[in-house]
Amino acid sequence: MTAQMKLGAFLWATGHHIAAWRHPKAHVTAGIDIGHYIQLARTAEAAKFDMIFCEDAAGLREANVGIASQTSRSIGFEPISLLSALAVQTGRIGLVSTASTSYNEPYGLARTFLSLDHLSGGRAGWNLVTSASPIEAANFGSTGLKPHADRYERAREFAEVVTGLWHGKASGHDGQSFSVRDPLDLPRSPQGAPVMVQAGASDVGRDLAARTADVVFTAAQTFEEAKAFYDDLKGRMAAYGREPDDIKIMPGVSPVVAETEAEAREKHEELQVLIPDDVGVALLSSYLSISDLWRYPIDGPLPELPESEGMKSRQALVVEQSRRDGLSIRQLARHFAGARGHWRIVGTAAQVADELQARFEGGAADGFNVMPSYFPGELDAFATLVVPELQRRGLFRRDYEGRTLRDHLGLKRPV
Ligand SMILES: Cc1cc2nc3c(=O)[nH]c(=O)nc-3n(C[C@H](O)[C@H](O)[C@H](O)COP(=O)(O)O)c2cc1C
Repeated sequence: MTAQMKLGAFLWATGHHIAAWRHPKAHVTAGIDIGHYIQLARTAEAAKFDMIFCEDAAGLREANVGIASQTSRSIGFEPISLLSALAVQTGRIGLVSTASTSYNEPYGLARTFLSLDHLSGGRAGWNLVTSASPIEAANFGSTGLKPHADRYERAREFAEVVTGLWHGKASGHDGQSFSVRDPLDLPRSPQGAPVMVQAGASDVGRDLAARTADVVFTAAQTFEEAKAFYDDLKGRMAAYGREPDDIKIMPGVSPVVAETEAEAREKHEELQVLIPDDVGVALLSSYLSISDLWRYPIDGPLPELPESEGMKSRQALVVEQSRRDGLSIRQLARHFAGARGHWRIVGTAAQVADELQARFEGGAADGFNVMPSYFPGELDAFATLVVPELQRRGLFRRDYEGRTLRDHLGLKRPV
């Protein structure tokens, strides 16, 4: 049998395009409409996606981006509560939520995810993030973001404690940042342990993933970037006694798909013209960790920047693209605002499938985290146009092979 790719459905309120909330078909209060999420979850499950994926930040997203976009984009359910509701509305699809190691304690987090895992019959996953926004820090009694290295050191110990608890370790943990005496008040997970996802791409982020992750979510614009990341990460695993196949690398992709290429281009342009320049520049500033980008001429090049203490990997991606394509601030802002730094494909189902197939078979991805531009329209388009095309090519399942998220992803059950 041909190897098959893994697919995540990354859900987010009105959609992943920064101007999705301004689209004529937008459902502006989608973020707090459980009916909306149930519909999306059912669409993704009917299309046999491996998992639903939710991002998170304990604070307002992109605070400078303008109040209107904040309210429609960042007001929404806390994701683990949302996934608990979706667990009883679905039967097979995996349920992955982001949660931060900087603003939680391992005992509580291990317990919450193991609980979601039990109530969904072994379908839960935790996307470990270290958080990179000073806005969240201010909500947790801190005046600023802790240094990148410190956040990752805490994350390493945090992950160790959580996996220890999931594996039923009874002995206490007394470490640098955490002290935990008892095991959890829950039995072992139906899938051995919830799935560990990781989304940090700096050197130390990749090491943490190589050591602990089952799935890695990442952002790459070009085939070469995706391939380099893939080879580097898989190459780091042997040092931790792991096989390359023990991690599934799933870059984000934001397709705009239609019956004809012209129609897809039209749909894409319809969204692009809705991005106000100040919103695009504010989002770009947050990726670059620079507060005064607006001072520079918008049609000029990026200024020289100090290295970020926030998202090092996203800053590098933007700088690399600006050098490679000689883009102005306005062009970069529009480019990155569209898919929030992720890969975009605009075209027919066959064209989208060609691109995904090339990265999958070229050894640059084990699957993709699909980030529809707006909901429900673009998830529906992917499910009805692209998924059948991938199935015809033997590149994606026609039905679930097992019951747990580990089964779907083809991951070993931890002993
Ligand atoms: C693809 C991707 C997705 C991420 N998703 C989130 C998220 O949902 N919430 C969050 O707080 N941080 C998120 N992060 C931030 C990371 O956890 C991390 O704090 C940040 O990327 C800095 O680490 P790095 O330099 O290793 O990438 C994400 C990072 C990447 C690369």
